[in-house]
Amino acid sequence: MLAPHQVASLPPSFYYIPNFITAEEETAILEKIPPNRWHTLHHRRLQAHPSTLSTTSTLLAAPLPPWLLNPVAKRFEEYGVFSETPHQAPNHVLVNEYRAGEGIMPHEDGGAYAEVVATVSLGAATVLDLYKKRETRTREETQLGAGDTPSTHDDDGPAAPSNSDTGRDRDDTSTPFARILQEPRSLLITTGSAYTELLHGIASVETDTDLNEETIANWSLLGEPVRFMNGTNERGTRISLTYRDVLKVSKVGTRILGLGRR
Ligand SMILES: O=C(O)CCC(=O)C(=O)O
Ligand SMILES: [Fe+2]
Repeated sequence: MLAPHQVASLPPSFYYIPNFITAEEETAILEKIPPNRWHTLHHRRLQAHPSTLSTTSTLLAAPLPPWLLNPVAKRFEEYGVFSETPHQAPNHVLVNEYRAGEGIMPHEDGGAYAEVVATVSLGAATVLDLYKKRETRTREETQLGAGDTPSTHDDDGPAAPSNSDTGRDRDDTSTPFARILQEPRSLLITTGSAYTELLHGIASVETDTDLNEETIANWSLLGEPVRFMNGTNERGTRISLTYRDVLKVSKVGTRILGLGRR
C-alpha cells in the first residue's frame, strides 16, 4: 500500500503522500489545536499529546484526543503505517508550529520511539533537510532527550557547526545530502535506516530556494509541483503533527512516575 509512495532516490525508507488530508480536514484540525497547550521555545512552539514523556522516556497510558485520531490516525491503518511497530498504532503526537523564518536544527528522534515517524504538514510548505550521521557525533548532541521535553527539543534553527571540540565534524550539517519538500496536507513517513542513520532539520529561512527535480528528492511525488516551478517556496506558518509509537508505556499513576510537567 505504501510502495507507490516511496521516495525512490533515498535510502529506505521514506514515503511521501500528497493530499493525505483534504483542505476541509486541514482546517478542522487547525481549529481543534488547543491554544493553552503550547510550550513556547526560542524559535518554535510545541505541544505534546496525550502528554510529555517522563524523564525515562515513558508515556503515561492515555488515548490520543479525537481530533488527532480522526481522520489522520484512522487513515494510517489503510496504509499500514504503524502495522509493524510494537503497539501497531501511534500513541504520541508532537505538534510543532513554525512561523516563516523558523526551523529546527538537525537532530535524530532517538530511542524512545519505534522507528516510524509519520508527519502531517498543515498550513504551509517547508523543506526538510537530511544529513548523514557521523560516528563522531555523540548521542547527547543529537538525540531528543526524553523524547520531546521542551528543554531538549529546544533550538534556534539550522545547525551552526562552529566548533569541533564537541566531536562534531564541521561538514556534518553544513550541506544536506538530500531535501524533501513537504506540502501542506501531505504525509511524510520515515522508517528503518532512514530513521536511525540520518539527521533531519529545517533551515530557519523565510524562503526555500533552489527547488527543482534534481535538488528535491520527492519532486516526482509532489501534488502541486507547479507551485514551486520558479524554484522557491515562501514560508508561511506551518504546523506539523508528528505521530509516533512510544516504546515504553506505563499505566502507573503520575506521581509514581514523577511526571507532572504539564
Ligand atoms: O516539523 C517537522 O516536520 C519536524 C519536527 C521534528 O523533527 C520533531 O518534532 O522531532
Ligand atoms: Fe525530529
